[in-house]
Amino acid sequence: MTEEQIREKVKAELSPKRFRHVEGVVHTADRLARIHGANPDHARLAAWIHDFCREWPKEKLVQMAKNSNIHEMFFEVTELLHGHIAAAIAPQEFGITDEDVLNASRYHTSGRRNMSLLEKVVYLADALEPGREYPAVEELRKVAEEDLNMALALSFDNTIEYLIKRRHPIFPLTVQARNEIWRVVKDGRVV
Ligand SMILES: Nc1ncnc2c1ncn2[C@@H]1O[C@H](COP(=O)(O)OP(=O)(O)O)[C@@H](O)[C@H]1O
Repeated sequence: MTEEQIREKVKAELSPKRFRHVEGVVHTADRLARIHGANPDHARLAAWIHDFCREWPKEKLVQMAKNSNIHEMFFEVTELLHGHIAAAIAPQEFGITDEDVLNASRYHTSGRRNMSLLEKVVYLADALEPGREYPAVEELRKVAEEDLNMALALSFDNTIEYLIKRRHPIFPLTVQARNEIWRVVKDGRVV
């Protein structure tokens, strides 16, 4: 499928507001990929598909997850399932089979340890696209242009603080990802 065909298919699946968000993520993912040396074509593809299933009913996502070999840990927080289901159906729906692209969709909401460059780009693009509005977002946008790992560490902290304030569960992969990336940032290591 061409990128334009994927765009039209995604557009048909989402509310106008959510589709504008996706367009923002595509734009930001493309830009961050170019700055940091990731593949911009792959970044845009992952960004196009990441929220394809975002408006599906929870019951449908859970049912599909049960049929798709998705680890039951991801059922703990059902808001995390849509990226995994999008990745599971992407080969058939869009002809996308690149594992890195599919993982960027799978982990775009939670993050995980040892994220690839592409996964980091798409995670941050989702958090920082022009339609996002929260107190730290302007500062995070600036940091993301210069230091992807620092932006990721700050973004995990921001999400975790947000979830704690709302008495919401924190997905364990996010805590693991947060602990690891701060170690990387403090050691000055490049991963
Ligand atoms: N790491 C996490 N652990 C648990 N819940 C989370 C986590 N990240 C996000 N959520 C929940 O998922 C919801 C959707 O998050 P959001 O970042 O808007 O995802 P997306 O861009 O994939 O739609 C949030 O409102 C929050 O309730």
